[in-house]
Amino acid sequence: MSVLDSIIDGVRQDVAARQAQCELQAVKELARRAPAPLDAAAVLRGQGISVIAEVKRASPSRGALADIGDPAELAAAYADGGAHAISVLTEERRFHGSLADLDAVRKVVSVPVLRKDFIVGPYQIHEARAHGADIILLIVAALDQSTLAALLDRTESLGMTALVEVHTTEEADRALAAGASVIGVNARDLKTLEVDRDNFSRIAPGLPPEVVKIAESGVRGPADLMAYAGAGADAVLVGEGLVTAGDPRVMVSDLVAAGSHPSCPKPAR
Ligand SMILES: O=C(O)c1ccccc1NCC(=O)[C@H](O)[C@H](O)COP(=O)(O)O
Repeated sequence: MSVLDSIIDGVRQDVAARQAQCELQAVKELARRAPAPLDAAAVLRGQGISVIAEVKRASPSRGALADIGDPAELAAAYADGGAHAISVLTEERRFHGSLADLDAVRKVVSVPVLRKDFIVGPYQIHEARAHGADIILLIVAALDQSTLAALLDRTESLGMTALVEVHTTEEADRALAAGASVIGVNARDLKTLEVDRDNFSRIAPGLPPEVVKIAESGVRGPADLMAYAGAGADAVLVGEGLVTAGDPRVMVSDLVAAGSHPSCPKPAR
């Protein structure tokens, strides 16, 4: 079984357990009562290269990454450093995240928040909204085409933004066919877990200019951000580099400064 399949197997079991505790109608009601979502696409498309800073405790490729302690403190440091959005990994088994982490982060930051998980059905989307997320991740490799399109519609019907993640040009075509307007190209191969930053420059130039393009994975410093910017990124998503940095606030601030420097290329629309 592939890493992705085994993660999704666990996610399905965890979702079923949560749904047995709190049924869909109740989660929908909580989502309806949550404060309105922020327009994350507008933020990410803004001036300069946006930085999405990730709260990432562990990963299948690296095991435990950092003793994050209180995720609210880390997210506050990211926001203080100028992060344009915060990503919170909520998958429990392999990334050691939780919805409690999402709650803690949502309470302390006013920028858009991404629920980063392996979304397989509408329940998790309403759950994300109920917990204050503005963005959710939809991984093309994990979804058949009709489910992808249906989950994208569901996300947008709640006023949220779907970050649709692709790894190949074929997946990018599927994302566009489903109606994605924010596409993330992940440099991490989900089969080998190897990171190849050139994946972005192979795929992103083929995307329409109006699509918001996010380079995911492999940013270890400003030079990586600049390289992604040169290949057409509107934003970068950074996890491991930040949680293992001596001072995450300073590293975010260095990335934001590099991404807003006049010499930093930004896709023309
Ligand atoms: O990080 C992993 O090992 C991983 C394995 C399998 C599926 C997804 C995985 N990561 C999720 C991500 O996409 C990253 O957390 C995100 O792009 C940040 O990457 P990085 O800056 O390289 O930590």
